[in-house]
Order: sequence, then structure tokens, then C-alpha cells
Amino acid sequence: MAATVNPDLKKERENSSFDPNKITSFLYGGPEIVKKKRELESLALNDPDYQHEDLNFMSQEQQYETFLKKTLLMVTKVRELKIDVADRHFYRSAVIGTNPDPLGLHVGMFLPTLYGQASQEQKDKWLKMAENFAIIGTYAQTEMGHGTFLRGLETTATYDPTTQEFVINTPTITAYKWWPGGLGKTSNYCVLMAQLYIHGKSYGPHPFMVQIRSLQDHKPLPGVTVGDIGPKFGYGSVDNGFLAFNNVRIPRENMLMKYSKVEPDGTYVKPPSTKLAYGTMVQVRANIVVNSGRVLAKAVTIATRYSCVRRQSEMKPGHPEPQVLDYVTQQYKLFPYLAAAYAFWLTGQTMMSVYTTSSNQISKGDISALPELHALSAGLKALSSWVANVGMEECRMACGGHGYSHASGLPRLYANMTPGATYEGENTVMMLQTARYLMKSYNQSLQGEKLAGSVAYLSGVQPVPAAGRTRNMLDLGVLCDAYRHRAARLVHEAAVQLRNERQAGKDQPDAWNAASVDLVKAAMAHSQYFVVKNFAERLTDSTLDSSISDVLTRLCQLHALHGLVTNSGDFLEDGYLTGTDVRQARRHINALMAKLRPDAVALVDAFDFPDGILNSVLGRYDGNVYEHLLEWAKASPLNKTDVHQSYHKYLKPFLEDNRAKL
Ligand SMILES: CCCCCCCC/C=C\CCCCCCCC(=O)SCCNC(=O)CCNC(=O)[C@H](O)C(C)(C)COP(=O)(O)OP(=O)(O)OC[C@H]1O[C@@H](n2cnc3c(N)ncnc32)[C@H](O)[C@@H]1OP(=O)(O)O
Ligand SMILES: Cc1cc2nc3c(=O)[nH]c(=O)nc-3n(C[C@H](O)[C@H](O)[C@H](O)COP(=O)(O)OP(=O)(O)OC[C@H]3O[C@@H](n4cnc5c(N)ncnc54)[C@H](O)[C@@H]3O)c2cc1C
Repeated sequence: MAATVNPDLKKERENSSFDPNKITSFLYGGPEIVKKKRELESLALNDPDYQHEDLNFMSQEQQYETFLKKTLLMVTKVRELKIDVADRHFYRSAVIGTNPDPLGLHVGMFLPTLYGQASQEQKDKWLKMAENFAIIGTYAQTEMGHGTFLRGLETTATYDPTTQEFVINTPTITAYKWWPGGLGKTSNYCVLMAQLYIHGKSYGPHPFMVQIRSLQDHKPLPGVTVGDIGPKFGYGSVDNGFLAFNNVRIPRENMLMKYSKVEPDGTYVKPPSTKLAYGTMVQVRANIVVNSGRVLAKAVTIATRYSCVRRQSEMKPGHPEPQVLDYVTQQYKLFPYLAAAYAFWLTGQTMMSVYTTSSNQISKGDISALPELHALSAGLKALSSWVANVGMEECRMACGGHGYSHASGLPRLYANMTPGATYEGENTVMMLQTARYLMKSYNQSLQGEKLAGSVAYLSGVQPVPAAGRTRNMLDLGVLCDAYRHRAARLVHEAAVQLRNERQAGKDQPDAWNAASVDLVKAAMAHSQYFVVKNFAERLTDSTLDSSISDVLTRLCQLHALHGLVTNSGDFLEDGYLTGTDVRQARRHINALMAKLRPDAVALVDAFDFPDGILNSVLGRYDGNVYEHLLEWAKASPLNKTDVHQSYHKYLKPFLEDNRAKL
């Protein structure tokens, strides 16, 4: 095994224009945080208790078992090591790498729902147990027949005032809860979303705390049917489950009653907004924005490092084979996603701070920020996970044949992360939610109302500038204005389309459906504007070291220009940009890529993913790809013996038979 760093990667690092540690510090929020992160990561990665065979060599059952063991151990160690709550995610991501874990829903949704939806008495009753993993829960909302349309959920919780209990029922096959993570085999509790019925009247979906397995022998409780839904595209390390109830009774106090309440006599107390019950989803959507940036950063790290190690073809006759990253077409595959990874990393930070501010306000009873928070998180969740999906796949293909091997880490990354476009709100549906808010805001602005927050720009209609002027397409102000104009125009056009459909005689739902392609486009443009503007604003930070602000500016320019060129029709359609502008933009992209080329490895190094987290032979920090590819392949289960047992069972008789017939 080679101990030295691959010479090509070494040279790349020597030639970069800046110290990657400075960007790492910028990305993570300061050198102290980076220090803490590295300490926690190396603690986890060097702990022999977490070592196991490569998951790619395991069955789904083995993956689940391995991950369950590992996550439980992690919970114990986090407690023993007294790791601060704020720092735990560093340790956790080093332990689990790019895999989801069976306790993910307990930590990511069950606990947050208790924090956000339970009354103080309910918190007193359950939080200690849940926080200390004395019980394990999941978030059981989606049913076989309905995931998106929450008002269509079929599971019922019918209040019985005589016993002061809710009776939980699964009336049909399609009402089976389906998909919740950690439900199949791990959880003994869940937050159940069910339709509340009182005295025969429906009050819509509400959250209930329901025990589903015995705390003694883990068997399903009477009336509960629960199991695993079977293998999926990815997520082998998680037991996504199904769940059904047959007249299961739970006490009245088990409805989570921070907002809505049911009194003992069956009187229903309305919440300030029915959408408060959807609060946990908003939180996870904000998390998905953060996660999409990280996922893309991982994929780009793997593909960029490998593209510097990989040499292929003759660019000039008789010359050595170049590093594939020197092909401009290869740069055009990777650098826009490198820039997007930075863009979404920073968007994720802003999204989280908007989430924290708004949710503090909401928990104090001021719900005015709810619509904006919902619309922003829905649109950014959809945009970021879509871009991450396309980017991960582009990175895989950019690694040629070896990208297709699990050794690259890319298929597993993709399979585990692609459902980000589906779970926590299917992306098209989320974009349409954002569009709904945009239409509402736009109409308010037409009524003369002043808009605030992410839609403030819709108030001022921008004129199309006179033709013949010259623009500097590298100017971030010019680029932000162009995105802003495009978003405002597409919102306006979607509104016009809606109005036309209405005037043509369609009712509101049909008109909405007819205009929905334009509505999604408008929501996309709005979200992209937010991302570009946010990136540009972060660069105005006066504490930024000039050596890194130059390179980050190039990334921001590339991100904005690439989006502009790939959607050029949107910018050209009304004459806001000219053909000359777009041509100029294309040339700038080429020039920017050439400038970024020497810094590419340093820019991915700055994401600071240790090898143990990347889990990729192609993306190794030391670049010693080939020897480790061979070593990895040798470890594959099919190579445990020189002659596989199937030879004796099938191949030998087959060959002998064929030889005998000659
Ligand atoms: C494990 C976690 C780890 C954590 C951290 C690690 C990093 C994270 C990364 C990775 C981990 C993830 C691991 C896997 C997790 C997966 C879990 C799940 O998937 S759980 C299931 C999710 N299910 C959905 O998301 C359903 C989607 N559907 C809905 O949300 C609703 O049904 C919706 C929005 C589509 C429609 O809801 P309507 O029918 O009740 O509402 P309408 O009639 O359309 O609208 C009424 C009004 O309510 C507003 N509204 C809707 N939702 C809102 C909300 N959430 N907040 C505020 N307002 C809302 C609307 O904008 C509208 O407003 P106006 O009337 O126009 O003013
Ligand atoms: C890996 C994974 C983990 C999950 N974990 C959990 C969990 O822990 N807990 C849980 O409760 N759920 C979980 N889910 C379920 C997930 O939340 C749902 O699958 C998701 O919300 C999408 O809903 P759906 O499956 O009903 O899609 P559908 O709504 O059936 O989507 C199918 C198609 O219909 C389109 N469509 C639907 N409605 C509209 C509309 N109004 N307008 C336009 N187009 C529309 C969609 O765009 C999509 O193209 C998980 C799913 C996965 C894949």
C-alpha cells in the first residue's frame, strides 16, 4: 500500500492560490468550530468499535443490523463522552458516513415533534424518556394511499368521551402507514398523524403519541400490525415500516395538545393555525437544504480529486495523457456543481437561521412568519434536492466506468440521498406550495400592499432596460438584478396565465392545474434568485480574507452565469438580456473555469470531509486510487475463494456436459 500522496494531487495542492483552511473556517463558522469538528470526527473514525465490513458487501438485513448496533453504540458513547448537543452532528456524521440510520427518525422527527407539538405536561411525561432513548419513536404519517395529500389520510382517531380515550383505526389497506423510518423493527412508539373525529365530526389530521410495541418483549401490542416494507432503491441501513391499528385505545392525553386540544367532554379547542401541526416537516425541509449542499459537496469532492488522478487519452500527439480535469468539457461537468455546492451550503445556513428566528417567534404565539417560512423552506428544499440529485449523477458519470462501482461511493450516496426529492414533501408539490404564496403575495402587491421578506422584490416591477446598452456580466449586482427580473417576470406571467384560464371559464382548481407548469417555473426562478442573492450577500462580509474572497467570487459568478446560460430563454424572452449578454456570459464561464482549474482540489479539500466520511476509493485524500480499487475488489464476497461453490453446483456440470457433447 502506497503511503505517499499521489504526485498529481500533491502538485494540485501546491499550486492552489489560497489556504483551504481559511475556506473551511468560513464554511463551518470559525476556526474553533473546525477544531471541534475535526476532534470529534477523528474520535469517531479512529474508534475500533465502529469498524465493520463494507456495507456494499452486505444484504439489507445485515446492513440494518450493523447500523442498528453502531447507532446504539453511538448514543451510548455520545453520553459517555458528554458531547455538547450543538456538536453531536459532527460525531454522528463521522459514525454513519453517507448512510441513514435506524434512529434517524427518532432524533430527526419524533423528538422535534414532541418539542414542537406537546404541551408542557406532555413534555414532562415523555421527553425525558425520549431524550434518553428509554423509548424509541418514529414519525408515522404517510400511508400506502396518501403521502402528499395530508388531508386525505385515512387513519382515524375517534374520541370516546365515555372512557376519555381515542380509538385508533386503519379502515382500509390504503390506510396502512407506509414508509416511516425505524418503524419496521426498531421503534416502540410513534407520533401518529390521524384524522381526528369527535361526535362524528372530522377535524383533520392531528398528531398522537402511540405506543406500538411492548416495552418487555418488543412484540406488537394488541391490535397493532407492524413490519418492514422490504428492500428499496437505497436506505438498506434503515427499516422503513408499515403499521396498522385495529381499535387501539389510547388515553385522551396522548393527543399532542400544544396547539389543538380536546377537552374531556369532547369539546375541540382550535389551534391558532391548523398548519402548526405540520411544523416538524418545515424543520426537516430546512435541514434538507443544508443536507443537499453537503451531499453535493461530497460528490464533487470525489469526482474532482479523481479527475486529477485519472489520466486519459492524448490531447496532443506524443504527449503524456492529461489529467481528465484538464479537459474543459470535464470542468464544465464538475465546476458548476462545485459552485452549486458552495451556493447551497450557504443557502442552508441562511435557511436554518430564518427557521430558528421564525420558529422562536411562532413558539411565542406570533404566527405571522409561518406562511413565508413554509414557502421559503418548501421551494429551497425542492430546488436544492433536485440540483443535488442531478449533480450526484453527473459526478458519477464524470468518473467514467469506475464511477459505476460501489468503490466510488457515488451509487450509494445517490441511492441514499435521492429520496430527498420525494420525502418531506414531493418536490413538484413543494414548488406549487411556494407558487401559491407567490401568487398571493403578487396579488397583494397589485392591491398596493408593501411586501416583505423573500418576496419584497415583487412589489417593484422592473422595466426592461433599453436595448443597445452594455452590461458587465461578471458584476454580481448585474447578475442578481437579472435573476430578480426573471423571477418577477415569471411570477407575473404565471399570474396572468392563471387569470386567463379563469377568464376562459375554468374554476380555480382547474385553472391552477392548467397553469401549474408555469407556476412551478416561477417558484423555481424565485428560489434560484434567493440562492444567487444569498451567495452574493455572503461575499460582502468584510471579515473575509481577500485570498478567499477572490476565489469565492469566481464560484458565485460561475453559479449565477451557469444558471443563466442553462435557462437563457427565460432571460432573453422579454428582451431583458440580449444575445450579446448571453454570449458574453458563455465566454465568462470558460474564463472562470480556467481560473478555477488550479484551485479545484483546494476548493473541495476545503469542505473538509475525511476519507472515513467520504467512503470512496476514487475520492481518497491521498489519491492512491488504483491500489485501493484492487484491494477493495479483492475483499468482495465473491473473491473469498478462488473457485466459487456455484462452480461445483452449476458451472462444472454445464461445462462437462457441453464438452461431452462435442
Ligand atoms: C431523519 C431526520 C434527520 C434530521 C436532520 C438530518 C438532515 C436532514 C436530511 C435528511 C433526513 C430526512 C430523513 C427522511 C425523513 C422523511 C420523513 C418524511 O417524509 S415525513 C412525511 C412528510 N410528508 C410530507 O411532507 C407531506 C407533504 N404534504 C404536505 O405538507 C401538505 O399536504 C401540503 C402542503 C401539500 C398541502 O397541505 P393542505 O392540503 O393541508 O394545505 P393546502 O390546502 O394546500 O393549503 C392550505 C394553506 O396552508 C398552507 N400550508 C401548507 N403547509 C404548510 C406548512 N407546513 N406551514 C405553513 N403553512 C402551510 C398553504 O400554503 C395554504 O396557505 P394559503 O391558504 O394559500 O394561505
Ligand atoms: C426513503 C423514504 C423515507 C421516508 N420516510 C418517511 C417517514 O419517516 N415518515 C413518513 O410519514 N413518510 C415517510 N416517507 C414518505 C414520503 O414522505 C412520501 O413518499 C412523500 O411525502 C411523497 O408522497 P407520495 O409518496 O404520496 O407521492 P405522490 O403524491 O403519490 O407523488 C406521485 C406523483 O404525483 C405528483 N403529485 C401529487 N400531488 C400533486 C399535486 N397536488 N399537484 C401536482 N402533482 C402532484 C407528484 O409530483 C409525483 O410526481 C418516506 C419516503 C421515502 C422514499
